[in-house]
Formats: sequence, C-alpha cells, structure tokens
Amino acid sequence: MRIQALSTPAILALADGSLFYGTAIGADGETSGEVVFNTAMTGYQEILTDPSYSRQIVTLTYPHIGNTGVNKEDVESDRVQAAGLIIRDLPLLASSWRNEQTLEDYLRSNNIVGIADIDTRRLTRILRDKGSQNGAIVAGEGATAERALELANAFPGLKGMDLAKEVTCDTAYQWSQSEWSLEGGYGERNESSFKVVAWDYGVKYNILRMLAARGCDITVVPAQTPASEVLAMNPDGVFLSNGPGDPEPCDYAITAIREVLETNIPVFGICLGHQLLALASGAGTMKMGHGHHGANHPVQDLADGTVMITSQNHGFAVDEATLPDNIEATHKSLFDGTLQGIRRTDKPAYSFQGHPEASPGPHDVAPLFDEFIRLMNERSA
Ligand SMILES: NC(=O)CC[C@H](N)C(=O)O
Repeated sequence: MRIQALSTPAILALADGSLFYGTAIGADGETSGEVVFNTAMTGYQEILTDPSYSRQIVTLTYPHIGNTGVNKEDVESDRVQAAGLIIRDLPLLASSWRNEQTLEDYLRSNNIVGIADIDTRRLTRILRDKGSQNGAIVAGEGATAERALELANAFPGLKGMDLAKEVTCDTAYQWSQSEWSLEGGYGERNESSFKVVAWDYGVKYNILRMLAARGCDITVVPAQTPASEVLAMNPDGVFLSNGPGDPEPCDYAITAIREVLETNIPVFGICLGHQLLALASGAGTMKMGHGHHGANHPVQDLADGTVMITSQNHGFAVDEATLPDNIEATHKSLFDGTLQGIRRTDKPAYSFQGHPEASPGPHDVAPLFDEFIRLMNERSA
C-alpha cells in the first residue's frame, strides 16, 4: 500500500503557448521533447521503455495509469526511454500479483520527470488539431511557467534528428529469450533453424522474443554496422528494427540496407525499419501531423481486405505517392489512409509500419513474423 506524499507542483508547456498546471509524479527536474498522445488502455511500462519514444513526452489518454504498478519483466529495453510522462490520474494503490514497484517510484528511480492531475483530454485535442507539439515539463517547488515555455521553444523538433545511432547497442550480442507465458514467464529460444542478423536502431525486446520463438538464432548489431560485416555473418535473414527519430538522416542505414538488397537474402522491417527499407528502395518519407500511437488502430491488408487491430507508434510515414514500380503497398491505416506496409516485388523484402510484436497491444499482425520464416525457408529449399 502507498500513501501519497504531499504533492509537488509540475508545469507542462507546449510550444504553442498552452500551459497545464499539475502534480509531479516522477523525479524533480525538467525535460523537453515532442509531446505525443497514446490511446492504449494498458501497457504503460512497455510504452515507457520503448526506445522509439526517445525524445518524446508521452501523454496517455486513458485516465488511470499506474493501477498495476511495474515489474522487472514488462520491459522493452533496459531502461525508461520516453523523455517524460503525462497522465490524468495516478491511483493511490498499485495492485497486481506481478506488481513489484509503484509507477511513481519507478519514474523517480529512472530519473524521469512526469506530471499528473492535468486535463489530458484538452491536451489531446490540442495535439490532434494542431499536430504533435514540442513541449517541456518542469517539476519541483521552484517550477515556473516561463522556464517551461522557454524549454518547449528551445526543443528543435524531431524532423531531421537521427536518434537511432544514439539508442542503439554499443556492441553486437546474441539474443535467445523467447515469448512470455503465464505458466513459465519468458522462455528460451526454440531449436534454431535460421541465422538472423538484426540491425538495432532502437529494437523492442518483444520483436527479438517473437523471432526467437520461431527458431531464429539472432545476432543484434549496432545501427552503424556496415553491410559487409552483416553479410560476412552469412545470415539467412536480415531484420531492420523499429527506432526513434527521423529515418531520413540515417544515411549509414539506408546505404547498408541497399547493399543487403543487392543479395537475395530475405529482409523484414518494422516501423523505423519499414521506413528505412522504403528509403533504401528509392521511396520518400514525411512527418505526420499527430502520428499514430496506440494499441487500437485498424489496418487493412490490401491483398484480401481483412482488417486487423494493431499497435502503433510512429510520427513519420512512407509517402505512398513516392513508391517506385518495384514496391507494392500491402497495408493501409483505416484511420487516415496512410501506408502501413510494403513489399518489394523484385526481392524477398517487406515491412510493416505498425507493431506486429504488440507489447502492448493485440497480436492480429503476428503472422508477419511467420512470413519472414517462410521466406527464409523458401530460400534455403
Ligand atoms: N516505432 C518506430 O520505429 C517509430 C519510427 C519513427 N521514429 C517514427 O516516429 O515514425
């Protein structure tokens, strides 16, 4: 049980001048970044630890956040990656059989600034109407609106920012943890049939777990590893991970992916990896208004018309108008019609804008992982 301490003030400012006065729920201090809203009703710990949220301050539209506390298992990377957290209400009690720490203690121990007790519906309407805004939170007794506004205006924005090389791993490593089950927690990799090299632009663990569950022997390599080193490992397949920031400045990745595409090794990309595959194939990307962040987004498979409910987290998108002849659109968002999946018609390469690995979210798109296995099987047959 947790009794709330006397509250400390916090102020959120947006670059458009909007101000929100609330209560500090994490570390005292200040933070700035791009403010985005996420509509997932569960999964705040996975969201906070998703490296794709680097330099973004996340507001959750679901009003009660923290009810189930946090634990050591529900992480998508080795630390909290979001630049800050904005919520409506932090419940007095965290209760779950898996609860190990309150959300508030977790934020504090990770030195993350957060704010609660603000009108997150008003904030979300601003972000929805005007698009994601640069913003800042200042938390602590001396917090002032002037300082929050100053920081919000000083943040340069994500456009043109290469963050993949900042969040990537320092050195290559092997991954063998598999998916979670109620009976046994996280499992170990199934017997391996394929060697996969995964470029880490900010990879979410659950992607690696889902590959491991399908028998992939995975080597994760830093974002700037050249294609020659990856090809020298003789992979059966190459995976392009999700990650933060703008894909366009990641020239090292675009060049390296282009080199891999010259071979006939199967390539699968998710989110930033999807955008990089498109750039390497000659298509263009663009910054969206408020982007897609949530666990309830309908996406249509253009091959058979089926609709899947998907997990999403992106602020850039591949511009469908720029697709060259050798790329086919495979999926579209039913929220705004933007492109959600592509396939090269001349190579065993495809990618998805949303998150088939969920974490958090539904697993409707999990079969995309099986497609990667099918392509590797086909090539080795
Ligand atoms: N989740 C991701 O990989 C996000 C990709 C990219 N940073 C975007 O915002 O569009």
